Amino acid sequence: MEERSAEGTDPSVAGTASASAEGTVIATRALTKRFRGGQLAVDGLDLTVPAGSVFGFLGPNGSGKTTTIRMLMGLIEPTSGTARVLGQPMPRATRAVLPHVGALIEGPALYGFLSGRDNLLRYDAADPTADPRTRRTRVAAALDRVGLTAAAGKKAKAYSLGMKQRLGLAAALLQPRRLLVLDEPTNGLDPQGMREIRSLVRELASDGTTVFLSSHLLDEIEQVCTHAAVMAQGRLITQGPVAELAAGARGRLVVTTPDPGDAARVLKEQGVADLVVTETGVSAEPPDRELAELNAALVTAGVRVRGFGVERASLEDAFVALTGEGFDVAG
Ligand SMILES: Nc1ncnc2c1ncn2[C@@H]1O[C@H](COP(=O)(O)OP(=O)(O)OP(=O)(O)O)[C@@H](O)[C@H]1O
Repeated sequence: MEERSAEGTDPSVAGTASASAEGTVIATRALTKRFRGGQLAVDGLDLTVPAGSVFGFLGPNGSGKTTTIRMLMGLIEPTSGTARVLGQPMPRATRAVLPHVGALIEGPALYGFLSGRDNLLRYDAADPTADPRTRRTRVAAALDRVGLTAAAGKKAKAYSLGMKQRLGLAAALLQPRRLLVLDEPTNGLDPQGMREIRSLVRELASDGTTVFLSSHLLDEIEQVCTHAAVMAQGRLITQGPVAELAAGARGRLVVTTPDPGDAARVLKEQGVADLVVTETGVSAEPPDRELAELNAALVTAGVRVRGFGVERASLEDAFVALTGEGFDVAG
């Protein structure tokens, strides 16, 4: 007999607003995973994912994203700490919670010899709660949702990687979901495939589904997400609305000039730090002084200034400011 928690693991609970922390879809407290070999993959994680957000879970390879997702989905037990998904404790409430969650983790498991449509029919048939009488309609709607109607009759092995990812998303969307969890959904895709998945994620989110997606690509998070958490070496560095995270960091002073060498020399004389010379100019840490004076010094020294100003900080600037390291985008 399955043990029931005092908090209740009734499937109906996950579908109502009686979730303990209303408005929060994922909440972890001091969530920690140490693997048997001693590797501390996730270290005291406090994550708060607001309902309705597109939440980017950002970190370099090996920073603990997949391990966290596996704990959230009840696939592995935390060493310590707690995780709640849709207000329910995981992994205890896995069976009650997962029907409300669409997940795409480590690429979809597809049968190459079956068509896209037949793959979805199989998926749907494997769901004991899915009514067989409405199966074809459900599958057609999911295919339409991800733009695969025209290719529905093709064998899945003939699909591009992007189409396979979209088919995996269609499988996750056969039932209405309150939460979508996507582990590196654009990994390995070409730019066109990436654009397709990103616009699909935005569309899904506009219907009110909370989307939690992991990525090691900063610009992807900036383009798609409303909120983000940044991980490094198993620890949470920061989390919050993307606009606020980037605003917390200082931007860069950017001087556009055909004389970058001279510009750099003058700026250095003026005490400006962290100079980076490029073909089109110089960037630097913005100094705490009147910028007009700096511009005047450049012009007085004969530097031809085409552009001068402080660029808005990116999430990358925030990451560098918080960790003191560059963001490793390898992989
Ligand atoms: N089953 C395991 N046994 C031992 N160590 C593991 C295991 N799974 C992951 N790790 C280690 O835990 C750390 C975090 O890995 P994890 O896969 O969670 O990172 P990630 O941010 O998802 O990176 P990636 O994008 O490369 O998957 C890594 O150092 C990894 O080697």
